[in-house]
Amino acid sequence: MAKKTKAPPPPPSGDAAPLDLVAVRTQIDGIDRQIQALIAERAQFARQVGKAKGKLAAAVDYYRPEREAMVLRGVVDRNDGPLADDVLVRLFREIMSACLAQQEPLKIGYLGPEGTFSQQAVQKHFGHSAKGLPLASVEEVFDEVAAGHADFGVVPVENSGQGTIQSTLDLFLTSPLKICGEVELRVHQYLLSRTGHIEDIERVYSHALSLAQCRAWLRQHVPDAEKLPVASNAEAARRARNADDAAAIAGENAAHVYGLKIVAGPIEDRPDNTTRFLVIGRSMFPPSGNDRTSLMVFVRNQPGALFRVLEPLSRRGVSMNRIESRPAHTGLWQYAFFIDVGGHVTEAPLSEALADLADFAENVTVLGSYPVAVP
Ligand SMILES: O=C(O)C(=O)C[C@]1(C(=O)O)C=C[C@@H](O)C=C1
Repeated sequence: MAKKTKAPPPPPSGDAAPLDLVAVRTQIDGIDRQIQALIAERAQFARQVGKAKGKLAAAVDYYRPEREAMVLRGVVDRNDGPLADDVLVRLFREIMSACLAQQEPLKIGYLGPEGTFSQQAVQKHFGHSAKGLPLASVEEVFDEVAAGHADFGVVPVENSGQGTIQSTLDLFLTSPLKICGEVELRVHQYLLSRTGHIEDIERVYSHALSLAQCRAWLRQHVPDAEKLPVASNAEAARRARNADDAAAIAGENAAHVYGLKIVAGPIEDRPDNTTRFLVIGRSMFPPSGNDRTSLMVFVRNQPGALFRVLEPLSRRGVSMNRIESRPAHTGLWQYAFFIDVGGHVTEAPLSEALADLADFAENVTVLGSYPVAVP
């Protein structure tokens, strides 16, 4: 696709000439008026699309993740700068979020309390017009979505440095829910405390995964402090708020939410630290043109079983991103394979590979086909 071929527009004034601030601001005011009028017009059209979908039961019925992914990819393809792709994507997500909320805001369950990275993932994917529903555990997120109290849930599944979050994967073994999307979030960790002084710190609270992401930093800077895992980073911040000798590792957000000072940060050992979240819902959506499918495959415990699962995928030219085996809880030494592949379940070659796979596997569950994360 042709991209980034146009030269960026020239700046409003040369380096040497003094900037006519009043004139430039007049230009900006004019552009803002146009942007505002266009956003209003867009919102009217989105409302029309909503009406065309008929009198539906709830906000969730108006939501079209595949269409949103296409819109955002278009934004990235058209971007000639000077703003970065992820900045423009954020702005357009907010516009769509607001357009959708005209019907009724989506309710999104996440591992709370407020200030967690899960909340950041919700806001990144659904925008600020969606209503976040902080819940006590990832299991509760599954339960509330299944019960229809939340439209979707956002749950962490994988960290670039720590690998799979197996407790999340295991919930799919018994859940009827579907994966409707994925969110990748750069995770920056901060050491937060009430006093802001590192020498006061005798205990550091955080989620076990966050403690692991900062292990080397902690060893170097607070070697004698006790490291205490708790249910979430926000819970850690809540505890740090109550004692001068305690600190929390959490996102920068949590400092504002819980009134803590930043002692140090970012302190994650790997600068590319990224967590992948899944969006879970009650139904599947059509293809977006660049999709991923998550499968859960049960096979009899026999020689060559894994090879026979992967062979049809390879033969049909389906790309595989990830495979993970977990105890299936169906019998001793029985395993389920969690496999992420490229493509949508309704489209070839994946649909053909799955037909082949069904001949051999005891059970193949399509956990979901969903748009590949947009930055
Ligand atoms: O295209 C649609 O189906 C719409 O409802 C419009 C729109 C948008 O603002 O672009 C809004 C919400 C949907 O999730 C997808 C797209």
